[in-house]
Amino acid sequence: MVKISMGNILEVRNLVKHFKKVQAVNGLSFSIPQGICFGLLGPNGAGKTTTIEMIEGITQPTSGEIFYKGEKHSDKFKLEAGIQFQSTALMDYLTVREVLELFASFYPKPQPLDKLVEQCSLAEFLDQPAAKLSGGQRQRVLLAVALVNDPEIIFLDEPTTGLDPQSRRNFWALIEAIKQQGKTVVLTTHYMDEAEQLCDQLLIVDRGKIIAEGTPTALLQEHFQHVFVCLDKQDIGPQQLQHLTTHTEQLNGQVVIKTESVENTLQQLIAEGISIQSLQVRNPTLDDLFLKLTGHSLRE
Ligand SMILES: Nc1ncnc2c1ncn2[C@@H]1O[C@H](COP(=O)(O)OP(=O)(O)OP(=O)(O)O)[C@@H](O)[C@H]1O
Repeated sequence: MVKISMGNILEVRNLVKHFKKVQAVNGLSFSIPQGICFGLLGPNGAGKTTTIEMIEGITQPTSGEIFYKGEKHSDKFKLEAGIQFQSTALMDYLTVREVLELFASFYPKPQPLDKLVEQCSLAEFLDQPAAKLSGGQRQRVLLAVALVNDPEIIFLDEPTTGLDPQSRRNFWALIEAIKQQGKTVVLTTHYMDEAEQLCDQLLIVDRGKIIAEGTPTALLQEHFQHVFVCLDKQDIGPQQLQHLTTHTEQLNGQVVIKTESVENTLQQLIAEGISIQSLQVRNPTLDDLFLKLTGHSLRE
């Protein structure tokens, strides 16, 4: 008998998926507490989608176990989970209202249409052909489809990829509202600002294995004791750069100085006669963490 912690809605044990030549997922174990936004992050090909699809029951694991509310192969899961798909072919033929009515007909207790329309801000294009929508509108419809059964746990696989900044922020507000209702959200994303904004806990994977896990704040504290002091490259001559005792690197036209003491660095810069006109000080972000852990940026 496997012991499952009470507060976890989902537990994954030693999950493995091998395709013919590829070991996509290599023994992942993690748990997701009820009511949080859980972020699954990793570079391209890390195994995120494969992991999510095994949990959703779309892909059969090679080995490992998945427990939903403590039960394996739970019948409840199908009724209580909402999945936001990347697209649905039905959208090519139906209006938004028809898409929602069709999906609602699959469940015994669907949410009322008005509630979905309000929740996902669909009123202005409810009777339009779904094929004619903008990217942001389309994502809202796909979110509404995922919410049709009033799910307890909702899976969003890169929901804002390709959206403009304003649509992304609007979408974040919808996800925040879903979290407020106490629902558990499982999110994969390529955007670190999105993870920082929405996720309570992160699991970072690479080559099918966990490379870090924790809250965004704890992960940043664990991996960074320094801040970054940034200057325009043209403000520092090569000689002056050599004289600096702190660790420096050059990135996107900037000299980036890693330091545990901004004060000492400032004193050094001034002593070297370096102009601090362009100086910026910034804290490490999840992007920096990702670069440190995987050797490449998430957006590469
Ligand atoms: N059906 C399949 N057949 C063979 N290999 C597959 C299949 N699906 C995924 N893979 C491989 O498994 C690995 C993990 O893929 P997966 O799509 O899970 O990664 P991901 O982290 O979601 O990547 P991305 O961020 O690019 O979506 C990749 O090497 C991929 O090529």
